[in-house]
Amino acid sequence: MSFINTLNAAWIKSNSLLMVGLDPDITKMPAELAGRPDSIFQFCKQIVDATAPFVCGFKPQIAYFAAERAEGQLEDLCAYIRETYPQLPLVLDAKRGDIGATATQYAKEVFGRYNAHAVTVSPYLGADSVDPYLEWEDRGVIVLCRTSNPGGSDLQFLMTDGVPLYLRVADLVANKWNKTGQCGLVVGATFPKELAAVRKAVGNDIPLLVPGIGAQGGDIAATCAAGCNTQKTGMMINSSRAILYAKGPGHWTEAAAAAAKQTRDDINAHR
Ligand SMILES: O=C(O)c1cc(=O)[nH]c(=O)n1[C@@H]1O[C@H](COP(=O)(O)O)[C@@H](O)[C@H]1O
Repeated sequence: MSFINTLNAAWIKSNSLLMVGLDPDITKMPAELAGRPDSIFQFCKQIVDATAPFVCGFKPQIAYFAAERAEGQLEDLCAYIRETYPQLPLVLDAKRGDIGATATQYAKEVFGRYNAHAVTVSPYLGADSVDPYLEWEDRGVIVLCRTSNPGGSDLQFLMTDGVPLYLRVADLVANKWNKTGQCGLVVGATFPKELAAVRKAVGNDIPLLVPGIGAQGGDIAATCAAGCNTQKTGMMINSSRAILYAKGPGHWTEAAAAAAKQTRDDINAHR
């Protein structure tokens, strides 16, 4: 099934817009996993199993694996998620952007090697840098639009003939690049006004990956009001650190599950 069909079904079936981000920081991982050769895989797998009932998908961040020479563990994790939770979209956060010949290799990596449903990419190099991903016709391509970090304003807020650059990106993706119907946009929860502007510009059907709640302080009520479509879905609202390293009285997997459930419920209360 295509990325968009998988995502639409997951929103309904899970009754959740929460995406759990898998950003395994080895300095923050539980002591009980220390010294295991597969500690990164084990940590993420246990988070996945604990939070799966409360999410519409998972988003591993490739840098946390590559920095530890743990791409093999990322491969195992992606295979585990695809096999065990085939109904949940797997978005690989890689934020790639390069000329077409190199992008072809990146696309093979993310969709072939890791078998992700979707990938995050930068729009900076333009249409021909995104085309190789679109050759994988059933896979999603989620383009950075208004990122959650303050420095995103340096370029994304630049006015181009009276239109801010991030809205140009939204328009390009929705109306030109989306040849497969599998494209999405990244808009940070820390910018609800811009999130509303993007939703208005692209209409109902383009899914938005919305990081920035939790550790980055984005407001859930404002995010839901700004980014939902008319079906009260339309967003993968990502939280990573606030769930992975949640504190609680029981085992760390219970704390993560409780944080995921609470976040899902907060989102549902506001959409
Ligand atoms: O593409 C992303 O996922 C992304 C885009 C963006 O604008 N801001 C952003 O924080 N992210 C990612 O979303 C995750 C946010 O993590 P937390 O701040 O811990 O919830 C990290 O993996 C970031 O790399």
